Amino acid sequence: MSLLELRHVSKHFGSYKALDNVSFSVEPGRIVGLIGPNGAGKSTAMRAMTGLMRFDSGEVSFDDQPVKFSKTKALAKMGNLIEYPAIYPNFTAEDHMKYYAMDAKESEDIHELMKLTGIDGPNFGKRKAKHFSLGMKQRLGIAIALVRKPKLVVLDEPMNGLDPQSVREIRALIQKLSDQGIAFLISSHLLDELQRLADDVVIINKGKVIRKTSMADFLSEDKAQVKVKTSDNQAMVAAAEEAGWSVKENDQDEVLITADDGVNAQAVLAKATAINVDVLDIQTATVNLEDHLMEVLSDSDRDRA
Ligand SMILES: Nc1ncnc2c1ncn2[C@@H]1O[C@H](COP(=O)(O)OP(=O)(O)OP(=O)(O)O)[C@@H](O)[C@H]1O
Repeated sequence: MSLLELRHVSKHFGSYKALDNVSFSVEPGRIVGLIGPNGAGKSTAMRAMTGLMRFDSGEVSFDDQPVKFSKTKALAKMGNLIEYPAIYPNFTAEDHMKYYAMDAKESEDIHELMKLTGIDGPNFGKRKAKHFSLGMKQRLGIAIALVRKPKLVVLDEPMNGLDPQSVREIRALIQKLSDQGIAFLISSHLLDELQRLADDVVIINKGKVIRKTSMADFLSEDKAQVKVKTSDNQAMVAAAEEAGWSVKENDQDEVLITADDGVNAQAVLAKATAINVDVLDIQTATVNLEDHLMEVLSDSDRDRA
C-alpha cells in the first residue's frame, strides 16, 4: 500500500478545472518531484492532499486513512510547507518549534531539529520572526514541517528565496531525512535541484497528470542530441534526413539531430565529411530534466490541441 495515494481527484474553481482526474502515489521513503508549468495545478493538488482545501471528487488516502478537508487526525504523520508557513511575527524560532510540537503525540527533539535545519545559529537566537529574511523563514517552515516526526513531508517550492549555499544545505537535509525513511513530495521550478534530488517524478499540465515514472526512466527517455554548425546547413539537413535521423534547426544556425536508435557526434561528422561539408562546431547535448520536460509538455499541448 502506498503511503500517499490520490485517486481520480478533481477540483473546479468556478468553471475552471484546476485538477482533472488526478491520480498518483508516493511510496514510503521516496522523494517525488511534482513538476509542471505555472498554473498547472501543483499547489492545488498539494492543498487537496494535506486537507487544506476541499476537492470535488476522488479520494486521497495517507497512511491507510482517508484524507478529507480539515480532517487533521489523518494528517498527524504528514508535515507540510505550502506557500508561506504560518509564522508568528513576535515568536522566536524556538517559540515556533515549541508551539508546533505542543499538540503532537510524538515530536522530534526540538533543539536537534533546529540544529539540523540551521535555525539555531546566532542569526536566529532571540530574534523575533518579523526580522527573519525569506530564507530564514523557509528554513523555519521546513523545521516546523518536521516537528511531528512525519512519514511524509509535502514541500511547495522549498528553495524559494534561498541563496545557492542554503539551497545546497536544504538539498542535503532532504537527502539525509530521506535516507532515514521519510518520504517527500516536492514541487519546485528549480529543475536542476529536483533532478538531483527526486527518485520519482509526477508531471502535471493544465490540471492533468501527463507522466508518472522514476526520474531515471524519465531522463532515459530523452534521446541524445547532436548539435552541429556547418559551412552548409542546408546540405547537412538533407543528408541527415536521408540517413533517417530527425532534424531541426534552431535560431542560432545550429542543426539539431536525434535518432530513435541513437546518434553520436562521430556519425554526424562522418556524414558531413562524406558530403564535403565543413563542421564548424559540434556538441552532444546531455540529458537534462528541463529540456526533456519542455518536450513532454509541448507534446502534451499538441495532443490536446
Ligand atoms: N483559490 C483559487 N481560486 C480560483 N482559482 C484558483 C485558486 N487557486 C488556484 N487557482 C487556479 O488554479 C490553477 C492552478 O493553480 P496552482 O496554484 O495549483 O498552480 P501551480 O501549478 O501551483 O502553479 P505555480 O507553479 O505558478 O505555483 C491556476 O489557473 C490558478 O489560477
